[in-house]
Amino acid sequence: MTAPVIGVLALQGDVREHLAVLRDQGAQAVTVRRPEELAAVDGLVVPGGESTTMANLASRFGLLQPLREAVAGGLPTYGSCAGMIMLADTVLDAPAGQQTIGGLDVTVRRNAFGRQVDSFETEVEVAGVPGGPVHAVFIRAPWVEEVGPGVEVLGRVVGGAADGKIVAVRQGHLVATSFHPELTGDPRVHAMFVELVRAARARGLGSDGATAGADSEGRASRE
Ligand SMILES: NC(=O)CC[C@H](N)C(=O)O
Repeated sequence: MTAPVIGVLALQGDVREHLAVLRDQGAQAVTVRRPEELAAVDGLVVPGGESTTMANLASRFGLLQPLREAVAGGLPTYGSCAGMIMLADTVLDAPAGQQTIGGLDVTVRRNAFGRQVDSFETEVEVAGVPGGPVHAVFIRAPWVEEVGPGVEVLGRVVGGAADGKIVAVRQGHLVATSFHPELTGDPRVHAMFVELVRAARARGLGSDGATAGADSEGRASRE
C-alpha cells in the first residue's frame, strides 16, 4: 500500500516540525491551508501554536466548517497543544466566542499549568506508545479537565503541582496531547498516529476509502 497522506494544518504554529516527523515515519506529509487540500488527506495533524489565532485564520480561509465536517466524518486527526484545544468540544479560560473544530468530547483548560511557569518538561507514560515514558514538553499548555464516556485517557502527569492531570487522550479516530512530541526527536507518538491512519485507511476510511472497500467491516469499525 502506498504511504498514507497526512496533512498538517498550516495556518499558524509549528508546522515544519510535524511534517518532518511524519515523513520520518513513512507518511506522505503535506500542508493543508485550503478545503481542497483537506479533502485529499488520509489523516490530519493540528499543530501547536495559538488556538485563538488558528481558529480565526481557519474561519477566514473558509476552513473551519470543512474541518468540522472532516473530523466529525471520521478523518483521523491528532492535535498537539493548541491542536488539542482546537479539537476539544469545550474550552475553559478561552476568550469569549473562541471557535474550535470540536469533535473530541473533552473539556480542556487553556494555559492550565500556571501563569508563573510558562513551560516545563516531564516524563509521561502514554498508553499505546511502547518503550517507556515519553519526554513531554509543555508550552503554555492546556490540560484536560473532563472526558466524556467515549474518551480513553492515554496519559497523565505524575508528581509535582499538576499530579494526575490528563495530558493525552484518544476518542476513536481522534488523538490529542497537551505536549509537543514533535519537538523532542522522539517519534513514537507520531508513529502511533501514522499507524492509526494506516489502519483507518485499510478499513476504507480516508481519501481513497471507496477503492479500499467500504464494506460492512468498514462501517462497523467506524469509531
Ligand atoms: N504551545 C501551544 O500550542 C500553546 C497553546 C496556547 N496557549 C493556546 O491557547 O492556544
